[in-house]
Amino acid sequence: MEFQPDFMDVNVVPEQDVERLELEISGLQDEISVLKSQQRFLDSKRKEILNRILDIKGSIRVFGRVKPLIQEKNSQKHELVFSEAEKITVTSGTIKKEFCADKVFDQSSTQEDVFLEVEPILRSAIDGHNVCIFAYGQTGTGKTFTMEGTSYQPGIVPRAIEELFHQSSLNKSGSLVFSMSMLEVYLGSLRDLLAQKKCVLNILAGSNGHVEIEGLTDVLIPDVKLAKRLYARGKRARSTSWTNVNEASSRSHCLTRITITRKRDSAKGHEVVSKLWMVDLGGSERLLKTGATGQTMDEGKAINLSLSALGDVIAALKKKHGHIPFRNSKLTQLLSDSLGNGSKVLMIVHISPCKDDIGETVCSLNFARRVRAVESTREYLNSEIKKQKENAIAELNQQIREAEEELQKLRNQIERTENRLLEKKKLVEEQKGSPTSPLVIQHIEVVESPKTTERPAGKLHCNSLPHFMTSTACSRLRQCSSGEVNQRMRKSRLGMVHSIDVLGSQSLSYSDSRPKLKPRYFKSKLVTSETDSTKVKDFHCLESSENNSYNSSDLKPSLATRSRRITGSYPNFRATLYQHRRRMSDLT
Ligand SMILES: Nc1ncnc2c1ncn2[C@@H]1O[C@H](COP(=O)(O)OP(=O)(O)OP(=O)(O)O)[C@@H](O)[C@H]1O
Repeated sequence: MEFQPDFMDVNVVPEQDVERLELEISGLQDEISVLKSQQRFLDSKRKEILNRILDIKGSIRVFGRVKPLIQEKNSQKHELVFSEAEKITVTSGTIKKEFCADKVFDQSSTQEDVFLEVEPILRSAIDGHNVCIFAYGQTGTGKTFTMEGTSYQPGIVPRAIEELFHQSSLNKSGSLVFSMSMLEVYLGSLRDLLAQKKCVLNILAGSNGHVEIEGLTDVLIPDVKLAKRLYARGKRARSTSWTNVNEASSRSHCLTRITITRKRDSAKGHEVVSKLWMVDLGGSERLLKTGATGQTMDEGKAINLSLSALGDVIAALKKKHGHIPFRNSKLTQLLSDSLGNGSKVLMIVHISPCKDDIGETVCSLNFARRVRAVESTREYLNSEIKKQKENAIAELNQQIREAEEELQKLRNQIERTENRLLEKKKLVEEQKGSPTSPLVIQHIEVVESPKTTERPAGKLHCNSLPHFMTSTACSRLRQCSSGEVNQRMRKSRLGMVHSIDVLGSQSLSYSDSRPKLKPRYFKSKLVTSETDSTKVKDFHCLESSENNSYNSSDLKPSLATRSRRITGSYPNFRATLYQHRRRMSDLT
């Protein structure tokens, strides 16, 4: 029977097959570009619907959150505040006051409940709108709890970071880039919370209303881990102090900014940049109650002044006044491009249910009413309008769900097609003889690494072989005598020029020896022996001794495996590999 080593079954495809593959590649590329334009269309439709939902809900919304009665001795106290889905009622003696909010989180609500309502606004930030989320309220009512949370009950900021990266991972084209800054407004001046050294920050406003903060540290955040580490660093740098009301009271407004850059059309290089501000405001407080004196009193005054300026700005925006008093405080100057003009604002007003805090609670709810800029009771009573709004939102939500499902299907289809494209490209590369496949590279290392044993680790030196791998006069003679076998091989492999060149000079003794050259062993030995020539000697001795224990019929399956792995159509490499192997057989 004619001897035909399995490693001759190389996957070399005739030229017309390469052409066919290239045609398929161009077809797949066209398919991907059609799918991507469908994706863009659906995505803009989804954005439009989301924007309509947020417009119906209101681009400035006010939520209420009632702090649970923790460690309160008198459980009667909380009866003063009664909360419903969209209404908070405060009763004190004969006085009864009602306040309406867009949503009320009662004492039993969790961080998840809060985030669920915040999430759509984050999508809006990814879509290119500037977004501000504020936590407002009296000292100790849970603003920091809502924004930061704890490690077991993370708040809005850590959840938002995760959500942004989650959304980015869905968008496999990697067109979303995030960066993070943190600063505080303390006693009317700005302080960079991520800077190593103290530095001066200036607010610069462009003619288009765009705000830049000169000197502010802005760190690119490639992943959730780094973003959370930075956030933790910023939190530690924040100014806090002890007050009568809160052991670690925040004495400033803490602002976390995530800048989202989205490549709208990578071909044209258009970018959409939006800002997501998450602001833990300083506590609104009556200075007497907090026992503030000196510095703490100044801090309290500064906080109250800027809170009042913020209330004025939001109320003016809500009422669509011509003049918006942004310049009245540093806080409002900073946020001037993120409060009006298509921006989305969410204010979470925190209140305490305790009797002792009734004065602050009423003040906070008055603030909420002012920024909502609507006659709460009247709106609440108009259930007809409310119902219409709810129906419209439910319908739009359904449309969003459908668009998102479609988008997911498209994403999967794009991914599948891109994988197919990659496979075809790889095939073409292999057929054309490009040494880019990892397998081929691995073998190049294997063959050449003996040379590296004399050199510093980590360096590969091509085109030179160690002495023991070069042919001897005796082996060259033997090579000639094996000409007959080579001839038969040549006939059986017409058209596969490189393979035949290699195989043509194989001797039978070589092919017997090959199966034991297990790639795994082969590689590990040589990789670990880069600087140790004795190990290389071990290596080829082992090869030689193992050769003796096999006959050619045992070897076929592994030969096939081996041959498939070396058909990387890289002729020089194959010739080199051949020389090396033949020398191995010479040693037996
Ligand atoms: N909803 C809540 N569930 C559980 N614990 C809460 C909640 N709200 C607040 N707390 C707890 O109450 C305490 C005070 O809350 P926090 O520090 O968040 O108040 P604050 O409004 O940020 O105060 P300040 O303005 O002084 O910084 C914290 O120990 C916090 O964990």
